[in-house]
Amino acid sequence: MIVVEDLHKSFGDAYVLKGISTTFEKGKTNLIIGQSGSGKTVFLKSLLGLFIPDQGKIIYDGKPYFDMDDDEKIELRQKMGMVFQGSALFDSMTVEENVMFPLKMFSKKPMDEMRERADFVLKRVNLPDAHKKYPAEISGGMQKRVAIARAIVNKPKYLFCDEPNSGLDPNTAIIIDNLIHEITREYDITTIINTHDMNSVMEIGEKIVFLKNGVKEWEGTKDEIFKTDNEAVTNFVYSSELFKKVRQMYIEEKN
Ligand SMILES: Nc1ncnc2c1ncn2[C@@H]1O[C@H](COP(=O)(O)OP(=O)(O)OP(=O)(O)O)[C@@H](O)[C@H]1O
Repeated sequence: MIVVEDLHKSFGDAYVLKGISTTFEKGKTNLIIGQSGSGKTVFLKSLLGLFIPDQGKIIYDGKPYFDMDDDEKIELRQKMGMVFQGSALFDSMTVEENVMFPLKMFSKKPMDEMRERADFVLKRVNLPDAHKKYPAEISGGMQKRVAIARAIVNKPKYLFCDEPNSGLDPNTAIIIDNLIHEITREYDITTIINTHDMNSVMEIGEKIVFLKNGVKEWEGTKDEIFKTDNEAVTNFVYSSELFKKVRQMYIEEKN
């Protein structure tokens, strides 16, 4: 679980995060949504320890980041998995080498154990036969699966995903969303996903945090987002005619 208390972050005169407080529970897919420039990436990078907040607390399973010594911060970093936008695989490495990379960086396990673990996670993301292929030889959806396998190979407690569906067709995007959701539950991970994809919100939004101009404007579940009267949320989420109709039908069905 990650608890955020009154988080502030500025860059010079640009006041980006203006006192965000929220909780991300483990075993759940937590989504951060909001317009371009609302502060989602700065928030995610702050949770990853890549930006140091000016004020506020981030508490990882009971331990505030600022109370950790250097060794504890290194240990925390090793418990974090990351799926970057566009997969960010190493082109010159095979799929198996990509997945083994964090193990080689952070563990002193013998080679055959590392291979075994890479094999296990590749099977878990339904890629049993791609070990010796290079990223350029597989599809975008498969690359995303490799990125997920690499992110979970070190058994992370926290999984951060930045726009995991960018560049994928809608069907593949839903498969990837569901894979992240299943893995989150199965391994009891605290997963936080930065997304623009409204399908993801409706499919896997167990907790949704809506940012507007660096402030948490709204938070709730995918069911609550259908019912909310918050105008900023409805204008953002239901900007298309299709989503407006879906919302109307949902409300009528529930009444
Ligand atoms: N390193 C930085 N230095 C200065 N300003 C920054 C830095 N990173 C982000 N910002 C500013 O913070 C604001 C929020 O940016 P951020 O990237 O978090 O938005 P976002 O919600 O993730 O947008 P998008 O959906 O387009 O990725 C922007 O005005 C941006 O210019």
